[in-house]
Amino acid sequence: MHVDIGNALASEVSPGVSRAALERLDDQVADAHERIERGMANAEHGYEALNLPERTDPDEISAAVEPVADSEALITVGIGGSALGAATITDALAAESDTEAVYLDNVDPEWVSNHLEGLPLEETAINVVSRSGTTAETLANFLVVRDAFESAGVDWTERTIVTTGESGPLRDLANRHDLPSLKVPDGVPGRFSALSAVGMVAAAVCGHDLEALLAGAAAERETLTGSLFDCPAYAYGATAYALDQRGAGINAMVPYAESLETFAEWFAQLWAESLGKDDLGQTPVRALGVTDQHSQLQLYRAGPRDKLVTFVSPGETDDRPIPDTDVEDLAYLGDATLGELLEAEFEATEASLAAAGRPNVRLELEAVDEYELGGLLYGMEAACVLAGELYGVNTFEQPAVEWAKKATRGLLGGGDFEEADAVAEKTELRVER
Ligand SMILES: O=P(O)(O)OC[C@H]1O[C@](O)(CO)[C@@H](O)[C@@H]1O
Repeated sequence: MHVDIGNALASEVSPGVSRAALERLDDQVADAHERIERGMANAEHGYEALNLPERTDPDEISAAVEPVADSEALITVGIGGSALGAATITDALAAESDTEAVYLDNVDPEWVSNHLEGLPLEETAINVVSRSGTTAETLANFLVVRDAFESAGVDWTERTIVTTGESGPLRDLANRHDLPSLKVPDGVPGRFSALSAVGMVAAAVCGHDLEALLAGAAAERETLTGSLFDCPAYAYGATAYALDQRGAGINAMVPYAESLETFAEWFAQLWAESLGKDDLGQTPVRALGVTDQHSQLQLYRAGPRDKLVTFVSPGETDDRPIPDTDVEDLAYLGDATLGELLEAEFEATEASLAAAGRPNVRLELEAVDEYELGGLLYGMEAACVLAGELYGVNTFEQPAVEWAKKATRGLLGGGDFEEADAVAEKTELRVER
């Protein structure tokens, strides 16, 4: 991926970061890079994620999915990093696959039922993913999916792949039913695991090129030098951090391609769960170009000066001509294509924010293909690791999510948790119709 931070400079926008400030920050980037390199060399927890391009074995993944490769449909049962990385890849590349990829990463009963009712279960693979193997939503959805297969007379054990840790309920299930299973790599938090079996089993079932994904990630790995001026990932991580330090506490991720909409969701978990600690962190907003020009651009351009807008330019895409029209005011469209309209809107919106002095950064892909996607995923992960070093937070843990899990378990009779008691003590001020 390429990064253009020109519209983040203090000479152009406010809040902005001056070149001099970036040069001073580059000393911290160099120190952070040494820490990152040491962590990678020692396969330390979290930093190990940046070793995945050489750690992940695509042949092992392809072999595990062979019994269900090219299934008509695939249900991935997981949540957070155990679903979003895979969904980013298969949604981005969906046009290249004949497999319908469905992700059950919520326990909304109507939504789950609607998804299951529409699938040809006898031609559907089940991809269950959970690093801990104990995530309530994933286990609940797996039990529902298994029951649906059994009720339809389809042998789920013939169509299920499990990706989980060394131990836990899912590992036990895989062993008990001799299911094809893969291991979540040690030292890789879920939100950093897209380039492991966690994110790539779904891609393999859908027939995507795992080697190209890893090659793109490996190429991005090679750009990790000690300077933000030489490394796109560090340029992005350092600039986003510097802008947050100057008041841009919100980061709107705006890919200009429907195929990258899920990428914005994946980025939101990566950025929020890694950096949101010790009252620090930059709030990710999931958005989509051109669509959100007609919903959020007003706020981005004329609201509080508290946002960075990150544009993702998808590069080369298929195109479609706009037919000629006799509507005089729209005649200019008849000489263009939809792709040219999208590109013009992207450049116009980017310039619109700059003209209003609003910080924005451009991430550029050559195209939305496996190689570029691997580079984008890896680049954002490296950017996040760098930002975590600059913030001085523990990038790789997420202790704040545990309170609600305990409260949920207590509310469902899964044990005595003071968190569940606190739920009953809610202060109310109801305003009823
Ligand atoms: O892969 P698991 O263990 O099911 O966890 C799923 C997700 O839940 C979290 O632990 C947060 O609750 C994320 O960090 C993780 O990606």
